[in-house]
Amino acid sequence: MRIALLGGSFNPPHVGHLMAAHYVRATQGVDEVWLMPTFRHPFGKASVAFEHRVRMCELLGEDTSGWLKTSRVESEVGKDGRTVDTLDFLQARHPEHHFSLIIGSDILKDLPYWKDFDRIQRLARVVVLYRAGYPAEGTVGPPLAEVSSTEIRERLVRGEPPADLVPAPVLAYAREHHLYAP
Ligand SMILES: Nc1ncnc2c1ncn2[C@@H]1O[C@H](COP(=O)(O)OP(=O)(O)OP(=O)(O)O)[C@@H](O)[C@H]1O
Ligand SMILES: O=C(O)c1ccc[n+]([C@@H]2O[C@H](COP(=O)([O-])O)[C@@H](O)[C@H]2O)c1
Repeated sequence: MRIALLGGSFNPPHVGHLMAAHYVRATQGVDEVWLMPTFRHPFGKASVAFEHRVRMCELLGEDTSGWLKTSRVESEVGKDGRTVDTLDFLQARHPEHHFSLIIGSDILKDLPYWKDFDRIQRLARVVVLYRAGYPAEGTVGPPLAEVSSTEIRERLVRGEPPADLVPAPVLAYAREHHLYAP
């Protein structure tokens, strides 16, 4: 199968991630999209517990026919969360699959600090989505939603429910577990 990997903190997942996954599934010739929550973020970005983010990603994908999955692979690689190591691990585990790596255009500025990005490009097809607000050369498709997890966390802390930016089951989970309460 052809699998597109969308890695991220997903702290929490939002409609921008959902639209990105749908866009990739619709246009990039892939059979499945796998959300890959970070376990150890390479740059030390802090997030709520891995299991909560996995569960919220699962809820994000629950209305699809099964093509949008959530992978716990980042917790199994056993290294420091670098994507090149995750790709090596996945290719060894699933030699039958072809992997693409999806990133948003906001991340382009960070690529010089990634481990072995040249090698990543040899291991997987890299697709850069146009995240609204981050125009760049080489992106694919129209600008996608202007929404970020940061904005959602800020709204939750201010007591302004971001029901327009987060699918209802994800928001209900975050509330039930008091994940971003002030
Ligand atoms: N609105 C969006 N449109 C397109 N791509 C997005 C969007 N939001 C996130 N992405 C991409 O999804 C991946 C994971 O993003 P991440 O989980 O860090 O979300 P985020 O909203 O950027 O979070 P934060 O605000 O906490 O930094 C990254 O490749 C990112 O570029
Ligand atoms: O491999 C690296 O060196 C590397 C450095 C920073 C981030 N990443 C990956 O980039 C993806 C998006 O991260 P973020 O910061 O937007 O949540 C996520 O899958 C991270 O593991 C990867």
